[in-house]
Parts: sequence; C-alpha cells; structure tokens
Amino acid sequence: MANVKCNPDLVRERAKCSFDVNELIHLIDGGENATKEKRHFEETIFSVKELQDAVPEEYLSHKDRYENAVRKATILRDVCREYMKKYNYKPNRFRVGHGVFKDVSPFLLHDGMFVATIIGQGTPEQQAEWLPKAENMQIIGTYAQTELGHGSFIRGLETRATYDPKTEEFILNNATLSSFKWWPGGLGSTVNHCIVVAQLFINGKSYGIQPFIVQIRDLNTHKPLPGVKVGEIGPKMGFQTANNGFLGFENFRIPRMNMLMKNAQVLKDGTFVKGMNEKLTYGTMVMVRVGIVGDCSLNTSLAATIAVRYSAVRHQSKIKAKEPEVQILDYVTQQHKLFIAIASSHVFRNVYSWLSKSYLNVMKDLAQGKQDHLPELHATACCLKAVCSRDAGSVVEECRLACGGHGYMTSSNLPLVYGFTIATVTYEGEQTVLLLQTARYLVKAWLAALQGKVLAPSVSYLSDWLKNDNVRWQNTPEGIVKGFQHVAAGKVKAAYDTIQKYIKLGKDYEDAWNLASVQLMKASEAHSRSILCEVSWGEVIRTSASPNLLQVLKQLAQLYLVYWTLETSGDFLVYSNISKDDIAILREKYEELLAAIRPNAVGLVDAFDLRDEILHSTLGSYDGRVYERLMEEALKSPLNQESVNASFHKYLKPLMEKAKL
Ligand SMILES: CCCCCCCCCC/C=C\C/C=C/C(=O)SCCNC(=O)CCNC(=O)[C@H](O)C(C)(C)COP(=O)(O)OP(=O)(O)OC[C@H]1O[C@@H](n2cnc3c(N)ncnc32)[C@H](O)[C@@H]1OP(=O)(O)O
Ligand SMILES: Cc1cc2nc3c(=O)[nH]c(=O)nc-3n(C[C@H](O)[C@H](O)[C@H](O)COP(=O)(O)OP(=O)(O)OC[C@H]3O[C@@H](n4cnc5c(N)ncnc54)[C@H](O)[C@@H]3O)c2cc1C
Repeated sequence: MANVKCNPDLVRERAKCSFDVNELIHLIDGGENATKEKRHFEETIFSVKELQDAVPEEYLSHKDRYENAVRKATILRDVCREYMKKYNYKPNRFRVGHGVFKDVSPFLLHDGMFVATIIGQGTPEQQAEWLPKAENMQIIGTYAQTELGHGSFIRGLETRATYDPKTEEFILNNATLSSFKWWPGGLGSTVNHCIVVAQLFINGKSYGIQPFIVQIRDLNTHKPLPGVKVGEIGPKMGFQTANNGFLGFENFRIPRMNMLMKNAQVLKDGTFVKGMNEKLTYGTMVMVRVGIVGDCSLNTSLAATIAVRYSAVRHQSKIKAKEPEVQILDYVTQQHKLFIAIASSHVFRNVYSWLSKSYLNVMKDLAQGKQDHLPELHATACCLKAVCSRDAGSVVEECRLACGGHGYMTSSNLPLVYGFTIATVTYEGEQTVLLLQTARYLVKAWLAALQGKVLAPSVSYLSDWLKNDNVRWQNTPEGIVKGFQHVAAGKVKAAYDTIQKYIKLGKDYEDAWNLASVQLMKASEAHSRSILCEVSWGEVIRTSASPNLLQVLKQLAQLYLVYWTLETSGDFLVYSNISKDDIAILREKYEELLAAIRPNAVGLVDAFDLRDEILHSTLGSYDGRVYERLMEEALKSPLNQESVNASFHKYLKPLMEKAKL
C-alpha cells in the first residue's frame, strides 16, 4: 500500500504518526506471522477476478443481487478450500466476506450456526454423519429457530415435532401461520438442510424445544420436498444477500436420529432422557453472542477507517478567519465523534478475546459434566452482546453522520455497514431481552451478596460495594473502573429495592419485575459497561508493546473510560462520590486525550489494516482520492450510460407540452 500515490493530507498525517503502525497491526492480528498469513490470504482472495463486481451490486435487481452473491459464495468457497489445503491455514472468512459480498454471504448461517450446532448439539455419531458433508458443502444448511409469532420467547415456539414410536420418526407440523419459521439466513433459496428448533411431543406430552436436523430440498433438483413450504421473506433494511426465508411443514417425517441428541435423547420406544441441563439446547446462541462482540470490533473499525481518512482529506470552513479552510479532523467536535469509534473497536476486540477464553473454559468444564460457570457465562455474554452491538450501531451511525452528505452515499459504504451492524442489536437475542436475562443473574447475585455468600468473579464487586459504598473518588483509570462498578452496584440495589417495594405493595414477583424492568435493564447495561471498562483497561496495561505504542493504546483506553464517565455523569453523581470538580477535571482530561490522539488518528485506522477491497468506500480508501472516486462511482450509474433517458420522451416532454396549452 505504501507505494500508492496518496492525497497529500494523508501523506502528512502518516508522517506525523508517533508509533509504528506495523507494530499495532501485528498486535491486533496476534503476531507478525499472523499478519503475513492474513495478508497473503487476502491478496489471494482479492486477486480472483471472478470475485470482483463489474457493476456495483446496488444497481442489480433483488434477484440478480442474490444470484451474484451465490455465485461469489461458491467461488470463495472453492478458493478457500484450495488455500486451506495448500497452506494449512484456517482463514477468517467473515473479514474477507465483507469485501467479497459488501453485505453478507448467503452461506453465513451455514458457517456461523448450522455447522456449529451440529458440533455443539450432535452426538459423536451424528457429527460423523453430518459434519463432513456440511463442512465440504455436500449439504448446505441454516439455523431455523425464529417464527413469525415468536423470536425472543423461544419456549413459545409452535413448530411441533411429534414422535411416532411405530415408525421411529418425528412428524413435523406448522399448523398455524404464526408457527412458520421466519428469518433464517439462506433459507429463502439457498439451503437444502436446516436445524429446526421445534417443540417435542411424545404421547401428547410436551418435552420442550429441541433441535432437529431436517432436509428440506431435494439435493439434485433443489425442489422443496413434499410437505415443505419454503420461500424468501423479501427485502430488508440490510442483509439483502443473506437470503432470509420462511418455512413450514405439513406432516413431514424425519428419522428419530435426526433429533440432535448430545443433551436430551428420545429412545426408540419414546422414552425421553433428560440432559444435564435443558438450557444447553441454547448453546449455539451463547457461542454466536460471544462471536458478535468480535464482530462489533470489526464493524466499528470499518466505519472508523472510512470516516477518519475522509476527515483528514476533507477541508471545510475555517477555525481562524485569516487561515485556510481546515481538515475537518481538526474540529474537536469531529474528534469527539470519531475517536470513540477507534477506541471502541479496541475495547470490543479485547473484551471479545477475554469472553472467548471464558467461553472455551466453560465448554471444557461442560465436557467434564461441570456446569457451575454456565450461568455466569450466559449472563455475561447476554449483556456484552447487547451493549456492544448497540454501541457499535451508534458509533457506525455517528461515523456516517460525521461524513456529512457524502456519508449518505451508498458508495461511501457507510449505509451498508450500518445496515449489517445494527442487525446485531436484534438477531441472536434482542437487546432488552438479553439485558433482562443478565438482570436475573444480577438480582440473584445481589441476594447472595446480602446473604454473605461468595460471588462469581464478574459480580464480586457487588459484595465489595455492600461492605463499603463510601469509597473516595479517584480521577485515575483504576478509580474510574471502580466508579463504574459503584454505579452498577448502586443500580442493581435500586432495582432490587424497587422489586421489593412493589412486592410489599401487594404485587406478585413477576409484576414487580415488570414494573422495575427499566431499572433492571439499566442496571444490566451499567454492569456491562463496568466489565467493558475493567477488562479493556486491564488488557491494555498488561500489553507488551514499545513505549510509543503503549502510550497510544493507553490514551485510547482512557478515552473510552472518560468518554463513558462523562456520557453517564448523572449516574456517577447519584451512585458514586464523584464531585462536580472531578467532572470538570475529567472534561479537561478528555480534551487533552482528543488532542493527544489527533496526530495518530490516521495511523490508528491504518493499523486496522483493512484493504480497500474490504472497505469498499469512495471516502475511506487508503489513497484518499475521495472526489475522484465519488465521480468515478457516480459515472457507473446506469442513468449515466445514455445522454437522454427514455422517460423524457415518455413523460417529461408530454408534461411540459401539456403545461403550454
Ligand atoms: C469474529 C467472529 C464473528 C462470528 C459471528 C457469528 C456469525 C453468525 C452470525 C449470523 C447472523 C445472523 C444469524 C442470526 C441468527 C439468530 O438470530 S438465531 C435466533 C436467536 N434467538 C434468540 O437469541 C432468542 C432469544 N431468546 C432466548 O435466548 C431465550 O428465550 C431467553 C434466554 C430470552 C429466555 O429463555 P427461557 O427458556 O424463557 O428462559 P427463562 O425462563 O427466562 O430462564 C430460565 C433459566 O435459564 C437460563 N438461561 C437462559 N438461556 C440460557 C443459556 N443460553 N445458557 C444458559 N442458561 C440460560 C436463565 O438464565 C434462567 O436461569 P435462572 O437461574 O432461572 O435465572
Ligand atoms: C437480520 C436478521 C437475521 C436473522 N437471522 C435469523 C436466523 O438465521 N435464524 C433465526 O432463527 N432467527 C433469525 N433472526 C431472528 C432474530 O433472532 C429475532 O428477530 C430476535 O431474536 C428478536 O425476536 P423477535 O423478532 O421476536 O422480537 P420481539 O421479541 O417480538 O421484540 C419486539 C419488542 O418486544 C420486546 N420484548 C419481547 N420480549 C420481551 C420481554 N420478555 N421483556 C421485555 N421486552 C420484551 C423487545 O425488547 C422488543 O422491543 C434474524 C433477525 C434479523 C433481524
């Protein structure tokens, strides 16, 4: 990239960077070798001509766009397969996926959830049967859980799987419209198999929801099998190429062994054998929630790279009347909008790495029959997924707005990035619903703290606070982290007390919970923020890097802490010993941090190492040829391929002539 002829502003920005950009790239990737491998893989993918679109896909019809996405998905699959064989390297398909599809792959659910569910929910025999076929694409699948009538409340799902011991089969039925599966990616026209989450019935008795692997289309003709009604749900706000679909069954029979039986089992005679914990059926969702935190880091880095590079190139208005128009990046308000995006991407990455480790540890425990840490993992994954996805959506939108009118252009790619980022707030558990799951855990933890019990590490601050809620405020990163814990503890206590108040007024527990649920949701958000702050600051101070880089990483981590303290200063005034003077000091600190980060802004986004082919942005390319690219892309519009459009003769001219009469 270094040899590309760049916009002079970007050249100047890069020259003043105080740290080694390559060092940060390697740190993010996990080592110099990992960067080399990543770059070699990406070079290979983006040199495949067939993966490059001649016409921007936004000009294609819905159908053509889908077909083009499937075409590219199959080529990408082949190239990856060959690459993996040749180099024994497991690539990150999600990252290059943004480049190849701009939006998302019609195979996203195959890779992200179908294969993962076979691994997580299948017995060794079932894995041996389906995993090789799924991994080498002999079968293509999705994860079909959500229905028209129910998404959040999965115990309310209506799709039925009724066991027939005579034939040793399950009979699938969707008797009502609301029971139709609705949303699964790839279901529309791509997949031939699904994980169907359905209510199990044996001898008229319900045994809760279970996962079943179901073939829905013929492998040769791709026609829906008899008894299957399947189709696509139509255009959405984003995810246009994900091929989301609907599905219903009528007396559709599948063999008994198609129920994934790692947890619960149905024996030949119809005996139901309970698993260790029925919530393990929800395991794929926990895994994906963890992954989404990582995805939030990537999505935020895409938007930050585009907006920061554009802000370095764009000149508008003046700070001093007699001086030239400034780079918009010099406006402190612009820095306020953008630097939190850079900082958030690092925070999400560090927290993702921490959460993934917890996830893997819990999976190891579960394999040995130990489930003590599962509730803590579930609660942590829920609130982090909810808060990170919401933050990522807000940050991406702020980056888009920070690009003014050009941020509204599809060719900036910011609208698309916003489309797939904001979807993460809803899928894999709607944000409020997940925050309230964490709140259940926090309320239990609070009760345990009141009873003097030892709490799990992520909530032990509740006991500390109970012992001493009068800690002197300190304007240091550690002091701020403590402050966030105080806010969270104060909010948990307030929400708990509110529940108790309603119960004393004669409400039953469930109604009291609902009445207190805004407070519960906010407590859960505060808990999540305290984890984000504690973990990210802890990761940064443990990072081994050169002094120059470490200084910049600490500035970013502090910026995150100070930004969120100021954003939620009302909470701090209520729940901690912060004073108005402390807030004034933090405001000053925040301004100092913006100024300190300013010279490194372009270097920092360069260190995300996102190739132009992944960014897909007229505003964010490495060379900063913003206006040239905007014009080049505009000229690709089909309306610019003719000097006079037919509508002139058909409609405009007659209109003007009528007006003359
Ligand atoms: C960098 C890598 C990137 C990778 C990215 C991944 C790529 C894939 C991305 C794909 C893109 C889009 C795909 C989208 C797919 C989907 O959306 S699939 C559908 C997802 N649906 C949901 O998430 C539904 C949300 N609802 C629920 O999860 C549950 O219904 C809910 C938890 C809200 C409630 O369940 P109930 O059974 O009603 O439980 P409840 O009574 O409230 O609680 C009982 C008890 O159980 C505990 N519990 C609940 N869930 C779990 C769990 N998963 N694990 C452990 N324990 C769980 C809960 O805490 C309660 O405990 P308590 O002790 O009684 O309090
Ligand atoms: C882009 C995208 C891709 C998707 N892909 C898939 C897929 O591949 N497979 C799949 O199975 N599903 C998929 N989904 C579905 C997704 O998982 C659900 O939409 C999601 O879980 C939310 O459920 P819902 O739509 O029923 O929302 P609802 O639950 O109806 O939410 C509506 C409102 O009700 C509120 N609400 C609901 N319950 C409660 C409660 N208990 N307490 C307080 N408030 C509540 C919510 O907070 C929200 O404000 C996808 C969705 C999207 C947007």
